[in-house]
Amino acid sequence: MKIAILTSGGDSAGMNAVVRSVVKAGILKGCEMWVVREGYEGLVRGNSEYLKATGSETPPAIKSEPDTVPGYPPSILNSLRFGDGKRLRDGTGDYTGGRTLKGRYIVRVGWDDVRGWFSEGGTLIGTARSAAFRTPEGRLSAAHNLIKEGIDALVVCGGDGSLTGADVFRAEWPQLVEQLRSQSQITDAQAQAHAHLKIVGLVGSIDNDMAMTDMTIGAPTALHRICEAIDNINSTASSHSRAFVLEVMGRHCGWLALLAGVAGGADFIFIPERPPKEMPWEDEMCAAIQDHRRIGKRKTIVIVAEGAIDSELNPIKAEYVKEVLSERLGLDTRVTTLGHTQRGGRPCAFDRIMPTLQGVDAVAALLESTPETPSYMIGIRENKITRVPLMEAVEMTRAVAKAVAEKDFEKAVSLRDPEFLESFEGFISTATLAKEPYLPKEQASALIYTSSCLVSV
Ligand SMILES: Nc1ncnc2c1ncn2[C@@H]1O[C@H](COP(=O)(O)OP(=O)(O)O)[C@@H](O)[C@H]1O
Ligand SMILES: O=P(O)(O)OC[C@H]1O[C@](O)(COP(=O)(O)O)[C@@H](O)[C@@H]1O
Repeated sequence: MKIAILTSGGDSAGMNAVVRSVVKAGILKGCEMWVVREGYEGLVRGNSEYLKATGSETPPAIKSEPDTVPGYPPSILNSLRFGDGKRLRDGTGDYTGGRTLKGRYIVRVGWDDVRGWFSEGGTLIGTARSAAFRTPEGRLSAAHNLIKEGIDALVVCGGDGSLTGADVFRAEWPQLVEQLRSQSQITDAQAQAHAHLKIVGLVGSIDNDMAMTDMTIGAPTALHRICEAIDNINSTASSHSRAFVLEVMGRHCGWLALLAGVAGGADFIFIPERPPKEMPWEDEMCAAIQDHRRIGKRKTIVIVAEGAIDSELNPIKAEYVKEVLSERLGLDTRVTTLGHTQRGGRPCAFDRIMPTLQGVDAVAALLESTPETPSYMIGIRENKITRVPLMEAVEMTRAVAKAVAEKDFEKAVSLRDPEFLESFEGFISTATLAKEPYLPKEQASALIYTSSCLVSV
């Protein structure tokens, strides 16, 4: 089998571990392994720019290596020795012997090419948001390019958008092949050999916004980064008795903001799935923060997810929250936008282990797949690597966005993993002064006052 892997959408820590794992696992199963550079954009462009520039369809063959190493069958050895370990890594795209990768987006790789990739941040094969792949013409070109290289199977590592794209591509594949055949862009034999596209998805996104998996690749690292940032901010906030409004990523999903609230001890959080119930929400936030200040808290941390909204779907922005805290409560307030520091950098251990295990399973899923089996998304549930139908996971993820758009926030939260609601309740119980149904406000405050020290809630 010839398997190609691409990374798409927003990059995330752990994507390189996926590529490394898929390439190595594939080679050891006797597959020929390829990477597609720059996500779907590379698939759409293929290798025709290279052909135009050099007049050659493929780069000259790589210098042959000795074909015997004790313990390795020659078939594996050939794949192991295919790469030179450098050509994808250096930004110039320099290929062995001065040949260039420029204009070549679909590239065969070997064991050496991905060595040591588990600890590298971002994605070394590049990613993109491709407008062209959203069009039928773009996807036709993508199909043509895959068939030209003889690729049978595709591994896509990306967020919900990328996996939606994968699902669209898979569903359209038979028509695309037929169109290419009827336009004589491919032969009947090619059309027959590529009648089915085997596809598998792995979820690479810091947002942890995909349904039917407990964790997405890159989310744990991003959460660690946010926690470190909160720890750093806590000390300076405490010194000055200031308030800080932290904006964290998450366009449609509040997982990062919520878990950062739990792990970092925020006073108030704003997430898209569960806006403040009271309107105007400014009153609710100010009351909560005033309560905390009243019992002696010197600092205030408010976390705002990038996509936070109120119950009328109006965006809640960090700068506005700052104004409210300054004007209504007189707090000396600063805004910190963590931005792309959350996305880049070295993956934490879990973002090396999980993608490695998922990559191995992705190859197994492709090798076991038949025209009758669905395309799978490899996820993780209760610490076990899982396979779920890609289409179902995509649909369920879309259902959350729909529920939010319809202001059905209970449904939106219920469609997230059970852990989401538990975390929300955990946040309420530990980061805010207990309110009903736990304890009436006065009792809760009294309880805290009677303890020998002031409790930092
Ligand atoms: N409905 C779709 N049809 C075809 N391609 C899509 C679709 N949605 C997303 N894609 C492709 O996936 C890419 C990445 O999606 P995006 O939502 O930007 O990131 P992410 O995968 O991180 O959520 C898009 O730029 C586009 O090429
Ligand atoms: O800077 P970019 O690439 O435009 O992306 C910003 C977005 O990417 C993310 O980090 C990840 O989102 P995706 O998983 O959809 O790519 C979002 O949290 C953020 O809104």
